[in-house]
Amino acid sequence: MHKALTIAGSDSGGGAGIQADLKTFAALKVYGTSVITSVTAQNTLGVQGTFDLPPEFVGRQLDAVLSDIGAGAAKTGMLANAGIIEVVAAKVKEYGVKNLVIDPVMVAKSGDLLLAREARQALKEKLLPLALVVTPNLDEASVLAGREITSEDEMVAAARELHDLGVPYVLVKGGHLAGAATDILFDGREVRRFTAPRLDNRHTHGTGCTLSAAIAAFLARGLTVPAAIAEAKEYIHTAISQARAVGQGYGPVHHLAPYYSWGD
Ligand SMILES: Nc1ncnc2c1ncn2[C@@H]1O[C@H](COP(=O)(O)OP(=O)(O)OP(=O)(O)O)[C@@H](O)[C@H]1O
Ligand SMILES: Cc1ncc(CO)c(N)n1
Repeated sequence: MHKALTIAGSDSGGGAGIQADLKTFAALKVYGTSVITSVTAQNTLGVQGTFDLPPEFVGRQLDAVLSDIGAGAAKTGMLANAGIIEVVAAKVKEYGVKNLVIDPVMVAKSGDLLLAREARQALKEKLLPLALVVTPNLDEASVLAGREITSEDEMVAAARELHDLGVPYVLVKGGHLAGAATDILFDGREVRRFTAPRLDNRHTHGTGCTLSAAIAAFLARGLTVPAAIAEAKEYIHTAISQARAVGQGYGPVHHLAPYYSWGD
């Protein structure tokens, strides 16, 4: 059986975070486990509150999952603060977690902070070097690169820079640019573009979470990184296009189970 782990925050509205990740894993027929970093009171309109778990208890959840069940791939989402980043980095090393996808979540679409500002450096220095893939959006790429990233050329330059920090595959997501939804992958040698037509609807809450969870699911299934990204891109595009209105704000995407009928 293929297994994937998500280390992320809970979204009570069911559209992003742990809930999006587990729905994605299930749709892609991968057994999902979850380590919760923070509980958010959240809906399609925004984040009404966050309650971060003690880092020690995040560590205990990681021990519980990794000492028994294991994971063929893992992803991180909302990590809340530097204490949680440190314990996640330590446990990833201790258990030799492979195929780690880091979605460097910082701010929700609604503008609410999901990672303390002072923890950004810890994310860059302690966790990024352990990643196989990192998936920043334009804002996160800007923070990590230390300058505004607003065009496809700048996305390529930022991907090269983040690769130099020691991440083998950097995927800079262009979901927030106008025009086609183009994400740029740099693997240290070549630049690849993953493009899909832009969908003009409001069902885009949790798109980043879903994309990184789908990449982890396909890595757990044994695909190469570029193949996993290509499949994940198709999954998120279909999930946005098939979504129906939920709530009054930016609604969730639709998780299609079973998306793949791969027998096992
Ligand atoms: N309107 C859209 N139409 C098609 N694809 C989209 C659209 N918006 C985002 N995407 C795709 O969805 C994926 C997530 O990208 P995005 O840049 O929105 O991430 P994000 O900002 O981290 O998401 P979020 O913070 O809302 O979870 C990317 O592959 C992107 O190209
Ligand atoms: C819990 C959580 N994680 C990630 C995001 C980013 O979409 C969000 N809004 N909420």
